[in-house]
Amino acid sequence: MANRIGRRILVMSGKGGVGKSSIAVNLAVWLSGQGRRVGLLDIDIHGPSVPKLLRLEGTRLTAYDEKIEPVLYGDSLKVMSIAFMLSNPNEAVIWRGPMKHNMIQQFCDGVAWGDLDDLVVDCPPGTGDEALSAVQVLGTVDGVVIVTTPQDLAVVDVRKCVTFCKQLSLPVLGIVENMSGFVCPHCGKRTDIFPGAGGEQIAEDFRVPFLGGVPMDPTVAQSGDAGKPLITFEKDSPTAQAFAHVFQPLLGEPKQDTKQKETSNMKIAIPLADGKLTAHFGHCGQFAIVDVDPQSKTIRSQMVLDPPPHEPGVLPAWLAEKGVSLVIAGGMGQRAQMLFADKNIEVIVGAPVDTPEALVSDYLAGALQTGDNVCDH
Ligand SMILES: Nc1ncnc2c1ncn2[C@@H]1O[C@H](COP(=O)(O)OP(=O)(O)OP(=O)(O)O)[C@@H](O)[C@H]1O
Repeated sequence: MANRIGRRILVMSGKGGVGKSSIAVNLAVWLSGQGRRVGLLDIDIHGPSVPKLLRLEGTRLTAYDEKIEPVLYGDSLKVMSIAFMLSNPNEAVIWRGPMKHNMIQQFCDGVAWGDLDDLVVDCPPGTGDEALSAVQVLGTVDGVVIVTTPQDLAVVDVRKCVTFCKQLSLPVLGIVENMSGFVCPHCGKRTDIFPGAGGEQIAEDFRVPFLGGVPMDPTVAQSGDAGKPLITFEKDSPTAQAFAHVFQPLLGEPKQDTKQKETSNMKIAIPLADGKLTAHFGHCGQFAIVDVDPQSKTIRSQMVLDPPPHEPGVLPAWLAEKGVSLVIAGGMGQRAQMLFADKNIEVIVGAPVDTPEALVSDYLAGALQTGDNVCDH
């Protein structure tokens, strides 16, 4: 029977040890507790912790009709992890890229998931090959949950995750701030351990939703060690409630980036030569900046500006300053696209040579035709 999977939700983090697996496991168990048919896929090849967190270590896999049967946790949660494939759980996985890709492919396509409402994927930390393989193999990703801790240093890692998602057009469902302050088990007083802007500020800066915080709580680690997710293990505790609060928005339709929700005002920039879009973004003489109302799908005004001298990073900063949130371009190099993503400016490449009015009208009508990224050098 072919797998039919409703939503594929990736749980990512910019670096290791921030509680990504704990969030993924509790999310899957919580969704399952809401009556949904859920699968939990652990592709953290170098540190698969899902079996331990659910006390499923040592489970032997079975196969039927050339498909691997997922392991059942409770009545209905279906689980698959690289750890089930290792004869020795202490074994280090030393595989080259293609082997990892094949393994992830096997997990996604070769597992008899059946009908699922949600597949929660616990990714390896970082934005490297494994995460990329997961996205490629899954085909469709309905949303990404990014887990971080509150300190300033984490901003860099979150930026990488958000940039990764934007480059691959993956909707960011939101940021979770784990280990968000320590609540004293004796007096209940909350102490912030990490100085820094915090997940909420980071989410605002990157214009993605903030899902909420989960405090640093020794029972999270204890429940993990006991193989019982906190969300059911101590379901009335403030920390379990914090988990539920974070997960609640993920129950319905995936949240869109807040940037996409800002619909009352939008500025679109188009690199110009002779009054029309130029394919050579890096050498354009002028920019059209078109102010639109996306709700009524109308152009409010348009101006043409001379950009500052072209240096890496200058144009994204200049356009961000002008309030631009979308660039429609012909060709643009990867590096420039990264720099725009850093400024939360979306880029559409491969647009045809045409006037700004025509391009923006097509964009607003959902009819903008794009081809190849013509000068991706
Ligand atoms: N909110 C929390 N309070 C206390 N301990 C926590 C919390 N969240 C996670 N932990 C503990 O931190 C450790 C790392 O958590 P976890 O394995 O979920 O992180 P990870 O980001 O998936 O790590 P990895 O990089 O290994 O994939 C575990 O021992 C876990 O029990």
